[in-house]
Order: sequence, then structure tokens, then C-alpha cells
Amino acid sequence: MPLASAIAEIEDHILKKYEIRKRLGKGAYGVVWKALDRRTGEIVALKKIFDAFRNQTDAQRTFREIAFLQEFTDHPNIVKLLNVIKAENDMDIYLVFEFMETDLHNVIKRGNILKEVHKQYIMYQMLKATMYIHSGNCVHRDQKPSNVLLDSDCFVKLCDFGLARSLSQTKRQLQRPDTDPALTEYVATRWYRAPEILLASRRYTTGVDMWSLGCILGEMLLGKPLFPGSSTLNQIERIVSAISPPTKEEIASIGSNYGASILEKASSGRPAQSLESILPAQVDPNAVDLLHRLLQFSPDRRITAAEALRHPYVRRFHSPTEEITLNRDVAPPVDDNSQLSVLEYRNRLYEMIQARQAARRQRRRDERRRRRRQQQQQEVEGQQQNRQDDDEGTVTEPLSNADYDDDVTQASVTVSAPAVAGSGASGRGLQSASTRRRSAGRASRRQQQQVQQQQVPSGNQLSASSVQLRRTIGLADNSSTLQSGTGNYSTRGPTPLTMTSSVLPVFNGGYVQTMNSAAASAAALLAEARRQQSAPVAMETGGVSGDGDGGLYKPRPPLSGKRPGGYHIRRNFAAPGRVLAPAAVATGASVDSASAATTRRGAYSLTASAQQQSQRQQQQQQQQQQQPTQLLYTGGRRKWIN
Ligand SMILES: Nc1ncnc2c1ncn2[C@@H]1O[C@H](COP(=O)(O)OP(=O)(O)OP(=O)(O)O)[C@@H](O)[C@H]1O
Repeated sequence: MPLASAIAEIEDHILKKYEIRKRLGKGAYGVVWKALDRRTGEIVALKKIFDAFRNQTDAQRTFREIAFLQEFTDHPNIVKLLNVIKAENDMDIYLVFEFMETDLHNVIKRGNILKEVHKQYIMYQMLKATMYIHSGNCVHRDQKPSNVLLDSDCFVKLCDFGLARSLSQTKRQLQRPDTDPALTEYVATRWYRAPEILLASRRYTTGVDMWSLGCILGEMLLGKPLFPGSSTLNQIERIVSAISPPTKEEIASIGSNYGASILEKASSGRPAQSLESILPAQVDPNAVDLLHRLLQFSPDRRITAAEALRHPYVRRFHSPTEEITLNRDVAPPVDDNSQLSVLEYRNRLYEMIQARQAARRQRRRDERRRRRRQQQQQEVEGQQQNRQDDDEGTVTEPLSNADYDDDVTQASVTVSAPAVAGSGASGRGLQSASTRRRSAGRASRRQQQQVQQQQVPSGNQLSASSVQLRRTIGLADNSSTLQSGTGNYSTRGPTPLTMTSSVLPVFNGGYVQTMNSAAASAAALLAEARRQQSAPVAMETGGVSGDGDGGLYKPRPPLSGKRPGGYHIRRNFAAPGRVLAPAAVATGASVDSASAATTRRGAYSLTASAQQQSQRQQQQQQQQQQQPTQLLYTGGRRKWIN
């Protein structure tokens, strides 16, 4: 559809806020566009749900989608709803989401793009999101490749919660004698529908999502849908011909005579195959094993998301600290079982929108106040320090640290050159230690101010969904080894934030502590930025081994050719205790040896020598050789190339 006619579908008050860039996709309920938020410069996905309150079912679906998205907003693998805007005609609704570059359906369709490591990483992230939803006693019920959004780093976000349901509310409903069976029926996409749903069982569990995940895994392995049934009967036929046949007890447990008779009919049709015979011969045996465990006829036998996260297929990504759960039942504010009138749903939704707007305004006010206070405080501190420096005499220029700079420029993100006070051994030791410390401190403050004064870049320079972390680090040294340091972090984007982490004195071999502290500061800043912006923010930092960013990295399969190295920048930080320095990631070494490696690196930055430099270059070359197969992502949707 040409952009002009797309724009004609969008109301003026929306166009004032968002500049439409292109159409991204269309589902049964809405059209999604890529758009620029004119206020923040952020690129977003704008979904228009047409006639959102056409009837009770649609009104309930719209309400549920928004309610569940709000509940699950804290999970990194679930798409974030940034805004909900009502239409002037009171019929449509606009949802604003963080933007993702493509979806899994499009990627699979392009053929041969996903390497094994990508499939594993996608499954891992899907399992994480699913475990989170299930831990809130909810089911998504519509997992399929087009609802798996992806970016060029192979980062996954699950979307479309229009069919999500709370199992605690469903359980209460089933206990009621007057239960209307129609309420438990739903129309998820057939190819990903679990057998119990196809067979009209009224007892559904989190197992329905696990089945869909099996179908998604099968589709990634096969390169096309695993069970593309043309009707409900044909769907069941395809399933029973490929998986182990259900036992009599399993059939009886469906609790539906209709289901049992359909199953009988389907089983007598097609000749039995096996999953292995459908899949290509060279498929990873771990993938086949996980597939078998997901595609069990009986939901009780199906592997759970929590169990699957420990499966060998996703082992290389398994990280318990990142596999978070919700320790409460999630339920939408209107009980799923009490159907309201169309008007009631609409009014409840409008109330929700107003409450969100008020909360956002308040957050902005608080943020402005906080920034003003912070600025005043920094000015006072700066004046005090300058007075103190002047009292003490000599002012010298900060020492540069070219080595450190070298390291930093390897990464693709902005990292300011640090001011590092060197030891005598560095050959720059003519100044006194106290002068060096003062000048480094002054330079660090100056840099911090420069970072704060940075203009917020416009949306095309920086996607605000990926607020960049700028980092300056000043290391003060008073012996030949690294002893203490501070890391200054700041985010850029709609609401720039800064933070300084003071690192407790550490000793040679204790560099991990520095890294832990850096990770903790970065994580705290990220949380704060998220809180203040009610928007998805991520931080990025760069560097290589020993730059104090431990814990911010994670091995991940690069889908993008943009960043070198066998590790990728981490968007959501693990608990500070978990340190995975790039050196360790690249070599598969443990944290202890990462610590040792980074300590050497720390010492190196202070005592540069040609020999160490060549050692480091060799190490970098090795790291580059070890990186997994890379894909080039040339930007834009559907532009994935090998
Ligand atoms: N945040 C996003 N960023 C980029 N593309 C998106 C985003 N959200 C949705 N899309 C694209 O739009 C398509 C439709 O979105 P969505 O599934 O939310 O619509 P729907 O009408 O609810 O679909 P369905 O027919 O599956 O119910 C997705 O498959 C995806 O390609």
C-alpha cells in the first residue's frame, strides 16, 4: 500500500505525534506501521486496531491485549507497549510499541538465514518469555512465527497478547456449574494449535503454548510450517501421523466425545511417519530431542518452559539469573469470565489510558525536577573542587591513555577516551601522584559535563529504544597495579541520565570486583531510565577485555556484521555477581581466568610495552577467528543476507 493511502487511514491527531515511515505488517485485527515519535525522536511501531469495539468479543480482545501487555511489560523478551491512544471516532484504538526490525515468519520465509546458533538463541528467548508468562499463571495462546519479533541482533520479543488468558480466572470459571463452554473456545492460528484445542477439550493448560513452541522450533528446523493443516481434521491427521499416538487414557482425558471420534477418524487416515522423517537429515539431535518433548500429545507429558530452559539445545545461553519469573498470578482488571458490554469495555479502556497519561506526566515532572537538582549539585561540587585545586597549586593536563583508547575503538559504540593516571612505569610519571590524581579527577569531571551537555540525537541517529550508554572511566593509580576507579555512565535519548560508580579499592587479581560494580551501576541506571521514561531503554557499552565492563556482555550469535567479536553487547544485565568478561567469553574460560586476564589488561594499560601490545593483538585475532558465523543485516525489513 502506498504511504499516502496508509496515512489516509490514520487520524490527524496521531499524525501530529507520529510521522509514518512505512507499513510493517497486517494481522487479523490491525495494521502496523513504522513511525517516528516527533517528540522523542524514537522509532516506534504504531498499530491501529480497526473497529476495536465492534462487538463484545472484539472489545474484550482489545481490552485483554492492552491489559496483559501492561502486566508483562518488564520482560525483555516481551514487546513493550509505549502508548495507547484513542481514536476520535471512538471506534479504533492506536497502540504504540517499541519497534522491531522484522518477525520470525519473514526470516524463515527468506530461507537459509538462520544458523543453528540463531535457532537456539531464538528458542532460548522464547522459552524465557513463555516461562515468565506461565509463572504469572497465564497463557499466551497465539505463539506463532509472525508474533515473534526480531531485531538484527537476533533479539526476540513476543507480541500479540490478544488471546492471552489468566488461568486462575479460567479455573474459577470451570468450577462454576453454569459455565458456558463457548467461553473456553478460541481461534488461534490452526497450524500452531495444540491437539487438545483442536479436539475441543475444555481443559487447557500452559501446555498449549509449549505445543506452539514445538511447532515454531519445527518450522525453524524445516524451513516451512511443520503441520500446515488445511482444516481441523487435516490438522489432526498431520499431527497424529508424525508423533507418538495417544494412549486410550490420553484420549479419554480430553473429556470430549467429539474430540475422541475425530481422533479415531484421523488416526485411521494417513500412514504413520515420524518427526525425524519430516525433518532434514542433518538436524541437530538436541533439537530433535527438544522437539519430541514439546510435541507430546498429552499436555501433561509436554516439557514445561522452565524444564526446557535447561535442555541441552539451549544450554549455551542458559543463565538462571536472566530467566526471571513473576511470583504472583496475573489477571486483567476485568475478570475474563465476566463479559462486559461493548460500552463498558471501552470506558474501562479509556480510564486506563487516562491513568497512564497522568502517570506519564507525573514521571516527566519528577524527572525534570531530579535533573535540575542533580545539575545544581554538580555545579556546587565543581566549584568546590576547582577552589580546592587552585588552593593546592599546579594544574596539569590529563594523561592520555592511547592503549585504552585502542581497546575501546574496537567496539562500535561511543565510549569517550578515559583519563587514566599512569604509574611511573608508564613513562609518564614525571608528575607527582597527587597532581596526577587531581588532573585525572578534573578531566573526568570535565568529560562528565561534556557528556551531559551532549545534544539528544534525533531519531534517525539513535533509536531511543536503544538508549546508548556513554561511558567514561577514570582510573586512579597509586602503585604499579590498578587499585581504585570510578565509572561514569550516562544514557542518551529522550531523558539522558548519568551515574557515577565508585569502585572500592581492588587489588591485582580483584578486577572482577570492578567489573561487578560497573555492572551494578549500569543495571541501576538502566532501571532508573526505564522507570522514568516508561519506555524501553537499553544501554550499550563497548570495549574489550579488562575495560571494566564485566557483566555487560553475553555470548550471542551476531546476526549483524556491524560488531566484531564473538560476544555481543548485552541489553539486559545479569545480576552483578555474574561476570562474563569478553576474554572469558571468547575463550570459553571461567570467571576466574577472566579476572586474571583483565587484571593483566589493567596493568597493561598502565605499563604499555611493545611485547604486551603484540600479545594483545594476537589475542584479538584469536577472538575474531572464534566468532560464530556472521550474517549481514543490511538494514530495513526483509533484507537479511548471508
Ligand atoms: N513492535 C513491532 N515492531 C515491528 N513490527 C511489528 C511490531 N508489532 C507487530 N509488527 C508486525 O505486524 C504484524 C501484525 O502485528 P500483530 O500480530 O500485533 O497484529 P494482529 O492483528 O493482532 O495479528 P494476528 O492476525 O496475528 O492476530 C506482525 O506479524 C509484525 O510483522
